[in-house]
Amino acid sequence: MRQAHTVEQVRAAEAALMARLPEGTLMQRAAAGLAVAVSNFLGSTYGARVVLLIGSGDNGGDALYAGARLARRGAQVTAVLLSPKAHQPGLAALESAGGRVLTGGQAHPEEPAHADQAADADQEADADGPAHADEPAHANGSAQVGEVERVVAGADVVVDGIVGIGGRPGLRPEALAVVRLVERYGVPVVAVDTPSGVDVDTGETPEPHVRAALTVTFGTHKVCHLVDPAASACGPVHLVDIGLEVPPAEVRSLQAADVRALYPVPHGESDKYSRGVLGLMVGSTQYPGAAVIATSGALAGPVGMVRYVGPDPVAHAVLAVHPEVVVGEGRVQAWAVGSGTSTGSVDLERFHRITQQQDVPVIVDAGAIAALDHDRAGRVVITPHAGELSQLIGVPRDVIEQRRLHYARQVAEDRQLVVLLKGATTIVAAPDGSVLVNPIASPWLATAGSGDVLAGICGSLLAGGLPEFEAAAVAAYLHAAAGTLAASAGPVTAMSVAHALPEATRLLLA
Ligand SMILES: NC(=O)C1=CN([C@@H]2O[C@H](COP(=O)(O)OP(=O)(O)OC[C@H]3O[C@@H](n4cnc5c(N)ncnc54)[C@H](O)[C@@H]3O)[C@@H](O)[C@H]2O)[C@@H](O)CC1
Ligand SMILES: [K+]
Repeated sequence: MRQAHTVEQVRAAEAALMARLPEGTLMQRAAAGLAVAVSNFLGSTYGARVVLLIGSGDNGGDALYAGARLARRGAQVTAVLLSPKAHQPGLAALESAGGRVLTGGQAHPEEPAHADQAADADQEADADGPAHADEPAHANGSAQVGEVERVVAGADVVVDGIVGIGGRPGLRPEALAVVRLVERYGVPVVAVDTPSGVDVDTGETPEPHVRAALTVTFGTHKVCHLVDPAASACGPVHLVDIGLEVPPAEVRSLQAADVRALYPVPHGESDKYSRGVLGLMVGSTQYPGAAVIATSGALAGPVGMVRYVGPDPVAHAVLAVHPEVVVGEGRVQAWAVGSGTSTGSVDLERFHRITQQQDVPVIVDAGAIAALDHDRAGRVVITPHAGELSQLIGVPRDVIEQRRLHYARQVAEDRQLVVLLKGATTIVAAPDGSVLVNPIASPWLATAGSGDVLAGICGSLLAGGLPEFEAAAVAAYLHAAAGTLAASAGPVTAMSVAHALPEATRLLLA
């Protein structure tokens, strides 16, 4: 299980560990891991041109010490100071290893992006004065702007040590100016702990931020590493063990071993009923294919039998492809409803009867999501994309896209159901605040009918006995794994994703 902790949890764990270790030990561990990761990223360290972007705190300290290690291994390291204050021992270490130091940023500190950051900058300047004010090479910032651009333009890698877990969203103007230069010259960025400017605890990116090719983090993952849109700004995330002991996290991500442990594998005594029967009320005369696709997804899961209920022409289409399906209502262990329907084409009478059965879990997709009674308590998973969630709660889609974790959690808690919010990273939120994020979706999965496969496999896992939260998360995982497998052969269709599910499952369970 991958765990993503909050800043508060990380700070508490760090404080407990630091109390037992000599001062500076954790930063040295972090810097050593960072230097190795940057080295590996570069391929060859000797002669490599490394630019460090340095903010006022320990995040910059990590970058400076790592820079010193790289300089000792032959890299040409230049630190660009973006704050009047910088980690002094780190700076000294870099300089004694032969690194250069420049003062960066075109914007003047009197033009802050946020009033509170301006206050912060002033306080820092008041408290500590400009770093190395006695040395002209560090003090005369504006004279060095051209040099900063030259160094950035020629860099092999930029190490983002502007802010880490102490940062607020956004970049100050002087940092933003250099980050824009880095983007203009297309230099890859290795972010220290977090890409600076993202909201670490929510994964939101309301302000400009760094986009990294690799993020090197310490002790544990942070929420921004798993939750979009920030997760997409991290690149791959490399975790350096610094010995932190962390409590259980609320935001987590299933790994292959977790999915393997959860998957309801049939045993010797199983028959089609004990493996679970899934009722599918999906598809419509407008979208009959959705019923065929959802059935394919369901049959590729652990379920022993599928019952289909819906319009006759759709039932015939399902039977033509899946003769093993039984048409008509009967006893089931779970329902999947709504895929391939618009709000107007849902059989509301049957839908409400189904969702009133408190003991049978239901996955509610597409057009049926809006038809869900607000006060229906019970075992429900809804599987909206941001647009469908927007319709349900009346919040604009782009606002939901920006605050995916927040809205998934809020709806799960308000309505006491499990929310599977689809997207490049899928968020599964439980009413108690627990979240499982699935970060490995292939962009190929953004194809018509893909959601129908997901509903089918999710229903199948529910009928197979997994609780709603786990069923939704395992479904998202397998769906993404099948999508990746199918896409290895090129563009995918929803049916090819469904057809790849048994192989993806076999590989996982092997
Ligand atoms: N505490 C520890 O034991 C360890 C911390 N480590 C590093 O220390 C980092 C945390 O260091 P700090 O607590 O000093 O905080 P940061 O270095 O993340 O931030 C420093 C300061 O930047 C200012 N700031 C806030 N938002 C800003 C913004 N948007 N733009 C510019 N400046 C902004 C604030 O004054 C803040 O205190 C971690 O992310 C990690 O890199 C590692 O060395 C591992 C050990
Ligand atoms: K950073």
